[in-house]
Amino acid sequence: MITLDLTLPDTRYPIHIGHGLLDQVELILPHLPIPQVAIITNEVVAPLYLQRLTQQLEQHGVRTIPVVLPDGEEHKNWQTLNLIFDALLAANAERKTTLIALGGGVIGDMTGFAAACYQRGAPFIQIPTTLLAQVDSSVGGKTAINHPLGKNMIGAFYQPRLVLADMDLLATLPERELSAGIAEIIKYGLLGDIDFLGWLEANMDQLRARDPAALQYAVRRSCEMKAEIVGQDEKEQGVRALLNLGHTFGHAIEAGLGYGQWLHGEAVGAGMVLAAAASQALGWLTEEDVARVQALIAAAGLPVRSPDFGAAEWLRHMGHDKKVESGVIRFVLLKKLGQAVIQPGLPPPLLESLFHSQHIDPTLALQ
Ligand SMILES: NC(=O)c1ccc[n+]([C@@H]2O[C@H](COP(=O)([O-])OP(=O)(O)OC[C@H]3O[C@@H](n4cnc5c(N)ncnc54)[C@H](O)[C@@H]3O)[C@@H](O)[C@H]2O)c1
Ligand SMILES: O=C(O)C(=O)C[C@@H](O)[C@H](O)[C@H](O)COP(=O)(O)O
Ligand SMILES: [Zn+2]
Repeated sequence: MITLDLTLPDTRYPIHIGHGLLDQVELILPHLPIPQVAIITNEVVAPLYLQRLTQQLEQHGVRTIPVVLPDGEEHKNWQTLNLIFDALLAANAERKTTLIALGGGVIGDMTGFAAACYQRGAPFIQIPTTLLAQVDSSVGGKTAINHPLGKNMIGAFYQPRLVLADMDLLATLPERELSAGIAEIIKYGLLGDIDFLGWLEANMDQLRARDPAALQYAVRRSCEMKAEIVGQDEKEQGVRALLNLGHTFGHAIEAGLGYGQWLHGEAVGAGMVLAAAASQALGWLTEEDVARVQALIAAAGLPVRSPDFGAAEWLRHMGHDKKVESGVIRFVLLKKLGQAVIQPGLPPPLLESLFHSQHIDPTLALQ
């Protein structure tokens, strides 16, 4: 097991990465203020892993409240969040009852938000079960639900007390979800580590074949980078915004197509191609650089061309980005491969040509 540490001004917590961790309940017990937890999960993950976790906790005298939610991004909303509160109240959960997120990023984001709100703040633990959640969403304390008009628009910064990433749980993950997780891993290489980008190019086949050593290195390097960035800027006042590479475009794709049509990682993958193309238009990247980005994203099994919304619709969706300041969209672009920067605003003709370029798929036009 590898343990990383995320240190913030008000708290610090361990990120354990390894094999067989779901059965090591002794890693969880010291983080529970009272022997009472609510395990928030969904209809897909519950049959796979809920009983194993519940049994072990109960064997150690911990009372467990299971909360099984509907599965999918389309359920990351107020209605589902309320199901968590309904279940907590019905079971008399207390302020010191720990909420454990057992699932992917959707469960993690909703559980964290519920924990931030329940009795004005209950303890919370992340047990990420997707690659995406292990490399990104379980770390750093961004929690949220979606609004039909914009992704993750309602939420809070609220940190977990522990992240337990058991890589064995990835064995049951569908291939499409594995690729979605690789999108966020590629993001780290592009935004800040050119050597890691090279490693990803050399090891993509092993990653997709779930080679344990390759997966463990990718999860570890991603969490190291995320912990370092979040440690410098918990509330996204500066450098943390770089973790949004590909997301201004990607979130527009998710909301524009309807949540759940494209996976978050798929939208981020295509969004990173658009970010690279915009960087080329500014003279920062070469055509070869953009081709390299596109090839790596394609090699991960991700879409490289975005849907055709037309420039006006793109701008409407991107206008709900959380990085917008005084009406100006702040894009995360690439000064060079391995170095992301914030670019406040882009000339309308540049955006217009981007949204009519080869990086848009006209067969994915909305009716
Ligand atoms: N908070 C953050 O910093 C952050 C970072 C990145 C993404 N996100 C959010 O995370 C979400 C995407 O997360 P995701 O990709 O994990 O999607 P997800 O949570 O929807 O999980 C993907 C699918 O895999 C299933 N699943 C989960 N674990 C499984 C397992 N071990 N075996 C088999 N199936 C399993 C889920 O039930 C679901 O159907 C988005 O809502 C995104 O906005 C948040
Ligand atoms: O942790 C961050 O900061 C990120 O931006 C990570 C992203 O991968 C993640 O999708 C995040 O939820 C997007 O942030 P948002 O503030 O645009 O919702
Ligand atoms: Zn993301």
